[in-house]
Amino acid sequence: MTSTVTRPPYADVVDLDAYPIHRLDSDPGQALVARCRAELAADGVCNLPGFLTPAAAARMVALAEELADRAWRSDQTHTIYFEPVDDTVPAEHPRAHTVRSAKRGIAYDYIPPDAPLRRLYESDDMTRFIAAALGIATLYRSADPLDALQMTAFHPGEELGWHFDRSEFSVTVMYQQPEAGGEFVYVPGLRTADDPNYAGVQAVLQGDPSNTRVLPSAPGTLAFFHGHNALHRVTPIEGARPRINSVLTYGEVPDMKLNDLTSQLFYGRMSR
Ligand SMILES: O=C(O)CCC(=O)C(=O)O
Ligand SMILES: [Fe+2]
Repeated sequence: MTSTVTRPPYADVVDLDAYPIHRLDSDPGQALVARCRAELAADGVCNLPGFLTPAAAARMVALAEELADRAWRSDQTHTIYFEPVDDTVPAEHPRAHTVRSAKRGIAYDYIPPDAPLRRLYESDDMTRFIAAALGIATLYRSADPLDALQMTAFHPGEELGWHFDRSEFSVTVMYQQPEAGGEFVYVPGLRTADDPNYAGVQAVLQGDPSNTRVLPSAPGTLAFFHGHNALHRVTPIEGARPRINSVLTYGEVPDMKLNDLTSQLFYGRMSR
């Protein structure tokens, strides 16, 4: 049998020796998928340090700096569920608790087609790898022209307040960490589909650190997590250097798009 070895369009972006996402059916590819599933099952998070090459991470930092004046600054107060405040419950109840999120979003359509992360995100190999790691038969990239793959910069004092994601899972790639702060802190499996665990959630919101964990996020780390059931936050950035990362958006149904309200909030415009 002959095999044609073609270089994937993201060969310079991913450390393919450590993370052979281009050969998922090989033994090392299967071992990678098994490792991801085991980590997710144990911790609700899978963390892959050194997934990106240092050059790719550095290029994304430079791009974020070049695109800084196109970034949309949002600074808002919201509940941890992204739902309106429930005024029928006591003030200390999680459904009445509000937090602050402040960040700068660079939309997908501003990221040039040859950017390392675009070449990776737009490859079917990456989509298949994420699906396999999450144990989902078929995943689709988001169809949103602004949100499918974005970059976020968090400047000094900016943060993401405690929240549960609306989506089932999230995929992030870190490019640059701040000097201090800007930590991804999470509590795995704090609620389930059947049990909102308000008492447990309230304890975390009131500062109980006993179940919180910090995700190590060196530049180049790919992480995916069950953000729907893990309460999580990004602590305020300290020092002058911004925290820069991307969120890669996938769904179990095709043609996924943000609604106009969310699009306006995170990017300052609608895509249609
Ligand atoms: O920036 C991060 O590390 C997490 C982002 C996040 O939680 C979100 O976008 O919902
Ligand atoms: Fe989140």
